[in-house]
Amino acid sequence: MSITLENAGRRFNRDWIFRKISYTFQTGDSYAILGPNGSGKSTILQLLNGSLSPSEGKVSFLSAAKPIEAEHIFRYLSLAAPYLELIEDFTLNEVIDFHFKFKNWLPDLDKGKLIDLLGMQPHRNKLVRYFSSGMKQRLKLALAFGSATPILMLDEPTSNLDTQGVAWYLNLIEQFTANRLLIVCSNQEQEYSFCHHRLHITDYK
Ligand SMILES: Nc1ncnc2c1ncn2[C@@H]1O[C@H](COP(=O)(O)OP(=O)(O)OP(=O)(O)O)[C@@H](O)[C@H]1O
Repeated sequence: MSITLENAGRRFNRDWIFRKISYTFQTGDSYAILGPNGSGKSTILQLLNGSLSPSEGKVSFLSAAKPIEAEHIFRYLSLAAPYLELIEDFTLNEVIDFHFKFKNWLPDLDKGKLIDLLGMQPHRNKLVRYFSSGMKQRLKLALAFGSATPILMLDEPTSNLDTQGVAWYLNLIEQFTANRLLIVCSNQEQEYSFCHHRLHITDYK
């Protein structure tokens, strides 16, 4: 799979957030999108996941050399982000069952294994509304990593995670990112230091 930006720019009202980005993201590689708060990291991620159109230029998606329409790209990707909400009225069991009605499991993974990976067996029947912020973040990450999609997008992946949680996240990166296209939006070195490529939004202002 690949995602290509050609002279892509986005503005809100009269303000350009970034302009003239030409860049290709390829399967099997890892990319960090970097910049300070408010610089446009989440905005570019929305262009890359088809939920926002560029104001100028082009975003194109290819799977096995075939073009994919922006409105269909969600089928190929998993996203974990602070602005994506979990369904708080569901238990952990129910959240997982619901999520995997829409996504396939990675080979060798199932609900029991995912809950083990989360270390949350005692919380299987607890409502997500009673999870701590760190538990919710772990759950969002586990759902994204555990889904069989060629693209994995992570926006601020270690927000609300403690030191142990960061180590747990880095372990997921090692276990579940081979042969996928990984994009991490961040301004914290610990969560993207392993990425092979870096795109600095401030270069495109
Ligand atoms: N729908 C919108 N309408 C107007 N302005 C917007 C909209 N979405 C984002 N912006 C503006 O675009 C700029 C970039 O926001 P964005 O959320 O992409 O930054 P970010 O780099 O992800 O920030 P952070 O690190 O704080 O999450 C900000 O100035 C923001 O206010």
